[in-house]
This record gives sequence, C-alpha cells and structure tokens, in this order.
Amino acid sequence: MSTLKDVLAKKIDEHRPRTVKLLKEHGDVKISDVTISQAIGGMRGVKSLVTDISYLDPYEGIRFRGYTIPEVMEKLPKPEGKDYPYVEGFFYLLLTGDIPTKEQAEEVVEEFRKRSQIPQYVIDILRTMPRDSHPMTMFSSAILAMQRESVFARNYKEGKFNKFTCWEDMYEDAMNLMAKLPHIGAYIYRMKYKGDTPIEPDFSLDLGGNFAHMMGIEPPYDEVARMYFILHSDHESGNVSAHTTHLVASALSDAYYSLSAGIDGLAGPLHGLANQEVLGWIQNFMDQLGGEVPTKEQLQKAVWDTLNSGQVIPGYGHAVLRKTDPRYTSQREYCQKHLPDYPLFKLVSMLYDVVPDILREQGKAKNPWPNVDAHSGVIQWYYGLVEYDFYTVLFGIGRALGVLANITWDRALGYPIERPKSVTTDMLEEAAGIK
Ligand SMILES: CC(=O)SCCNC(=O)CCNC(=O)[C@H](O)C(C)(C)COP(=O)(O)OP(=O)(O)OC[C@H]1O[C@@H](n2cnc3c(N)ncnc32)[C@H](O)[C@@H]1OP(=O)(O)O
Ligand SMILES: O=C([O-])CC(=O)C(=O)O
Repeated sequence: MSTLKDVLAKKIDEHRPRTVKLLKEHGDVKISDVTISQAIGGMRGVKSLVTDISYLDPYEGIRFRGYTIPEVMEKLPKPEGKDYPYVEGFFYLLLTGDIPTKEQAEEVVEEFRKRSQIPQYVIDILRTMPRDSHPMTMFSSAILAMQRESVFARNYKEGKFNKFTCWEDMYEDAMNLMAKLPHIGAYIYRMKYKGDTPIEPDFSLDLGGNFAHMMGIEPPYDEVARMYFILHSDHESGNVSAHTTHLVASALSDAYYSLSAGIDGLAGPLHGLANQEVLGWIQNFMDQLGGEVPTKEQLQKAVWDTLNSGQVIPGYGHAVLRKTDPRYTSQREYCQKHLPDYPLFKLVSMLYDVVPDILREQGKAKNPWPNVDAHSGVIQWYYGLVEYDFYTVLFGIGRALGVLANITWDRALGYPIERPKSVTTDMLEEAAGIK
C-alpha cells in the first residue's frame, strides 16, 4: 500500500505542470477587477488566492476537494460502529483529493499516534501561564513554543532548502503538529477547567475518540469531535485564519509560526470566537430574564437591543455565504436526531426563526442567515462542555487540518511571498476624479 506521503508526492508531480503552464502561457488572463470599495472594504470578492483544498460557493456553501459535507460524511471510511468518519481519513482527502480506503485512513491514525507526544517544555510553559489566560492564548503559545521542533526551519538553517522538495519538510511539520494539537487542546481544558486533572491518551482510539477520552467526555462525544473537526477544517483561502497562515508561510516561515499566527486570527470575535460569543450572548439575555426560556417577542427585543447598541448578532452574517451555512445545517441535523427536545437547541432554533427577518429589516448585513458559529456551542453544551471560552480551541484543532494541508501545497507549488500593493487615499481620490 502506498503511504499518504507517496500518494501526495505523486499528486504534486501531476499538479505542478498545470501551475507552470498557467503562469507561463496564460499569466496575463484577468480574473478580477478591484474597485475602491473593495480596496477599503477588506478586499471582499477580489479573486487573488488559489487553493484546491476547498471552494466556497455563496449559495451552496463549502465543498472539500469537490465534495459537499453530506458526501464527505457518507463517503469517508469510519471507525467500527461509528456514524462519523475518521478525521485522519479526512486529512488524507484534504491533502490528496482522494477518498482513502479504511486501511489508508488507519495508516494516518498510526502516523499521528507515533507523532503525538507533547514535549515536556510545552506542558511547563502552559503551566506557568496565568490560569485565566484565554485558552486560545494558551493554544497559540503552545504551538509557537514548539517551533524549535520544525524540520523545515532546521533544514533551512542547515542550507538544505530546495524549492522542489521543501514541501516534504512542511508535510513533516504539518503531520507532527496535527498529531499533537488534540492532545494540547485536551491538556489545556483539563488543566484550566477540570481541577488540573489531565487524562492520559488511549492509543487504541482514533483522533476523535482519543480527543473525547482525553477531554473526559463519554461517547457519543467522540462522534461530535469527529464531526466538529471536519466541519471546521477549511473554508477556502480568504478567511482570516487560512489567509494569515498562508501569508506567514509565504515568507518561508515554518508551519509552527504560520499556524500560531492563523490561530491568533481565529481568536477574533468576528471570526472563530463568534462561537463563544453566541453562547455568551444567549446566556446574557437568559440571565436578564431570570433564566426563563424567552418568548419570541422577548427574543426579537433582545436582537433589536443588540443591534441598536451598535453590536453584531454573533453567528449571523458572512463575508461570502449568502444562505444558511451548510455547516450550521449539519449540526442542526445532528441535534434533530440526538437532542431534539434540548431547551438550548430549541432556543437556537427560535433564533433562526427570528434573526434573519430582523437583519433583513435592519437592512445592513448582506447575509441575514446563520453561519457555523451560531450552532457550534449547543452540542458542546449538551455534552457538558459548558466552558464556552474553550470553543474556539476546538475550532482551531479543526481549522489546522485545512490550513496545514494548504501550506503544504503552497510549498509544493512554490507559491511566492505574498505582497499585494497598497495605495494612498490621495491616489484613490485621483482615481475617482475628485482631486
Ligand atoms: C467562522 C466564521 O468566521 S463565520 C463568521 C463569524 N462571525 C460572526 O458570526 C460575527 C457576526 N457577523 C459579522 O460580524 C459579519 O457578518 C461578518 C464579519 C461575518 C462578515 O462581515 P462583512 O462581510 O463585512 O458583512 P456585510 O458586508 O454583510 O456587512 C455590512 C454591514 O452589516 C453589518 N452586519 C453584518 N453581519 C451582521 C450581524 N450578524 N449583526 C449585525 N450587523 C451585521 C456589518 O457590521 C456591516 O455594518 P457597517 O456597515 O455598519 O460596518
Ligand atoms: O469564510 C470565512 O470568511 C469565515 C468562515 O466561515 C470560516 O473561516 O470558516
């Protein structure tokens, strides 16, 4: 059986001529124009990044390597007796574009197992941080601290950098990191919230199963972990965490520097942190109602109050999507099946009935529909993970799958340092003919 690395090497060899041909023979073909509002407004809609790992259609939502979420969940191999696929097999898909066999997925399970040991100094660093540090600060610091392990940085320093083979070093770093992240996340959780009682890994389990075990949460939380990491993995290249990781890696910074930076971007409330904000926001108005389940009218008032105070409704809106996020739908389907009567699920469903109409009436948000973050907390809460400032760490473990696959391909295809051009306001006024 070919290993993941063998298959990836073959895919890279096959792919390279496509990029070379596009650059050499069709480099002048225009794919986008840039307006003043795009330059000032966060480059929305400017087509200027290339990735084959996933693609986001505004109306259909995400496809991973061409597969929709239901297709991914159906086609990928699953651990015995489980409904959700191996996360390891999904990583294989992201890297190669191929649906792995069960044996191929299990080969990655084994690879991760071999690489999963967290260095003691990382534990020491985490333990010296103030316990009230945000778990994302701890998570990002742990990743950054491990930079000394980078195979890419070591070989670069030793003068062994080779444009054609450096993807292999990036791959090694990506595999080493991916294998350790669930362990680091679970360690932070148990240290910070569960009386400093870390749980030893169980290497008979796959990544999702072992993560649930190290978190100390009973099955079927293992299924939730698999689903959650897959759903949050990738959202094409332009989102803040993916773009940041790609940008930093474009300077030939290694995977540790790059991922740590991407995770820092994920920690922003307009991006990944919105999933914790949703729970905080719900708890806040529940507290104001003395813990009572709100009526539709009370909910409408809470939404308007938030908007009128100049804040956003967390979990709603999107820079690209123009319909309900299929990652939201996927989690909603899980709830309909496993926790249909759970009050928090009912409340989140009520928000779905109320918020889009209000956002439309307010008329600002281009997309009034919920994104993934509107639903993520409900399932976690149900399984006892109520410490909602941890939620973005879960997102970060998932997001690492996508961004690490991306930067491995960045090196494989020799993408250059990213350096767009800026202009001054004077220049824009001149271009607009008002100066
Ligand atoms: C995993 C993820 O990252 S998914 C996104 C997670 N983030 C959130 O859920 C936070 C809430 N949502 C938002 O803030 C935004 O919808 C974003 C950041 C996701 C997208 O931002 P944009 O592409 O700029 O959205 P859009 O073009 O629709 O914004 C236009 C206006 O509508 C507002 N708007 C957009 N979404 C919302 C919302 N959920 N609640 C209130 N107002 C909103 C914007 O703040 C902006 O207002 P302004 O003109 O006063 O600055
Ligand atoms: O695509 C985006 O801009 C934000 C998002 O949903 C993600 O990164 O998962």
